[in-house]
Amino acid sequence: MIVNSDKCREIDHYAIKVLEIPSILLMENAALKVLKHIDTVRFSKIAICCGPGNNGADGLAIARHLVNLEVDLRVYIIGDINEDNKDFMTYYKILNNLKVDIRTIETIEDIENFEDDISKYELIVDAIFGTGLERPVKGVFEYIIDMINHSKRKIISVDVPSGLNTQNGTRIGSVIDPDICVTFQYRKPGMKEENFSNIIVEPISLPREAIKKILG
Ligand SMILES: NC(=O)C1=CN([C@@H]2O[C@H](COP(=O)(O)OP(=O)(O)OC[C@H]3O[C@@H](n4cnc5c(N)ncnc54)[C@H](O)[C@@H]3O)[C@@H](O)[C@H]2O)[C@@H](O)CC1
Ligand SMILES: [K+]
Repeated sequence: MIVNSDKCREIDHYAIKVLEIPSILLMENAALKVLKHIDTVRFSKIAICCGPGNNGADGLAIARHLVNLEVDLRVYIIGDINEDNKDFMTYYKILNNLKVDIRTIETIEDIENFEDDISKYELIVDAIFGTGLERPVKGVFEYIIDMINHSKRKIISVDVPSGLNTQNGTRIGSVIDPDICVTFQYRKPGMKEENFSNIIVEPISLPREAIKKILG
């Protein structure tokens, strides 16, 4: 089953608003399903790159679990922190309280350090964009995505390889080329079976009731 980003949003919305499932509960499920595919014995130096939305919040949720493991962890937040995103802010506060190494990437010099810095990590978690990407990435996001792709690090994408347009499956501009992508609940456009063997579909407890209601 392939579900585009408009339908994903409608299903999320129905589950959260009508069935009253707290979105942070879905995020915790999402984080644990990505962690299932991270071997922290093999990869003990991990950098998580978070965008400004719920995909980024998933990345922060993953960080919250990794803090309890023997992992050299750094979190990068790219773009302005949106204080209105309550789930993002919940995780952001927890990670600050736990004194996690969090760096924000806003200016050109932040980007210069980034390329050097990520070469020290073994695994990059791509939580920059998910199904909310609305236009080809530009500026800081484009630089960061290109640097991650050129970093020769192992890359795992959260839900969507950042930069892929999951409304129509197009790959215009820079797109993360991950070793694996753990996508939530169903494949999205641009993730067809035949050309993406590195996609792993993991349910995150979105109820069948919500999926049936929206997809019929
Ligand atoms: N809603 C929910 O309850 C859940 C959402 N989930 C996560 O939420 C993701 C979708 O989150 P969002 O809808 O917040 O969007 P994203 O986190 O994919 O994108 C972040 C924000 O970036 C901005 N943006 C879009 N295109 C851009 C561009 N080209 N350059 C710069 N900024 C751009 C938009 O304002 C967008 O809201 C899913 O992919 C999944 O990872 C999961 O946690 C499952 C539960
Ligand atoms: K992503």
